[in-house]
Amino acid sequence: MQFDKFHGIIPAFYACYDDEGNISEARTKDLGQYLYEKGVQGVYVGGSSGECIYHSLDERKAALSYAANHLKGKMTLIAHVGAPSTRDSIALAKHAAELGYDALSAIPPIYFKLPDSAVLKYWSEIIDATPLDFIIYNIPQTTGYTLTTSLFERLLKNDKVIGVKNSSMPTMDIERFKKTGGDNVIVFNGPDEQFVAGRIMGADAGIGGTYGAMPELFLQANRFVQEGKFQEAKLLQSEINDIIIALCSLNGSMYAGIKEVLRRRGVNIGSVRGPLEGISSEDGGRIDNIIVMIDQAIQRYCR
Ligand SMILES: CC(=O)N[C@@H]([C@@H](O)[C@H](O)[C@H](O)CO)[C@@H](O)CC(=O)C(=O)O
Repeated sequence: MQFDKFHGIIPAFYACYDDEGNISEARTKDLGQYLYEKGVQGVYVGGSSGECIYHSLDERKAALSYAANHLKGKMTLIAHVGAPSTRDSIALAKHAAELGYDALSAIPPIYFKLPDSAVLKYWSEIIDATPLDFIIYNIPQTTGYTLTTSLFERLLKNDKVIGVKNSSMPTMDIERFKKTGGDNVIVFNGPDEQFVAGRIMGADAGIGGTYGAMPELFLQANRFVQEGKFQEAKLLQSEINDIIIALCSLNGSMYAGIKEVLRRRGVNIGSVRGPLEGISSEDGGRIDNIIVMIDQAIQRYCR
């Protein structure tokens, strides 16, 4: 495993729709190019921010294909392949392997509350389906399942398991997973609101849903941590949090707000798919303000 290619800032890639709400290759290319020019290390395709939960299997395959068509060779590509059934997850895993993705990742099974034995079998069958490395996705607030350090330890016995993307809120979870896995395991920070804290507690890198709205700020926060400039990192994180809170306070969903920010930056990737709500007319002025907040933070910290 090349550890380095999984370091740095890895935006969770957004679902890119045309004006009719279909997955769009042209708009995937535009978002990919935008993130590439910003200098991110990779993208995490088809996860929560990719609205995977609202896509058919064919749409998910298309989203993985379009991102690979335009970004393969330019940055690290991680495919999220978690789906309601093991069969669909394996189909997505094989598709991602054929496309040349660098690693797979999957949430645990959703909807039914299943025992650890079923979760272990589910992840193991995905891992066995391809030669690719695998990153466990722990996101208890949406899946209802919490990864324990003992199941993590069992999964790590498989050499293809290279780490965990931890989106649970306690930074202590990051510290525990890092302690369990050691230096040969990559822990990704999930909650963007505590990126700096997660990095300090042991996260090697970050995968996040708001990075795409302000890649400059996360790249800079990561640099501050690498350079040991913790005071600057803390102040920047605080400004990032003001922006995330503002995005989460819109009438529309956070993703709709982020997509509007991107549209005003010249990257039109459509809106969101229902039941996620699009932005309202009142949100327009709030988004003007969010853009000012992002630009001011860039001025203050990235010069
Ligand atoms: C619960 C949740 O959605 N967490 C997000 C965060 O990036 C989150 O959007 C951010 O911290 C704002 O709350 C990510 O961990 C999800 C993510 O990376 C993904 O799109 O798969």
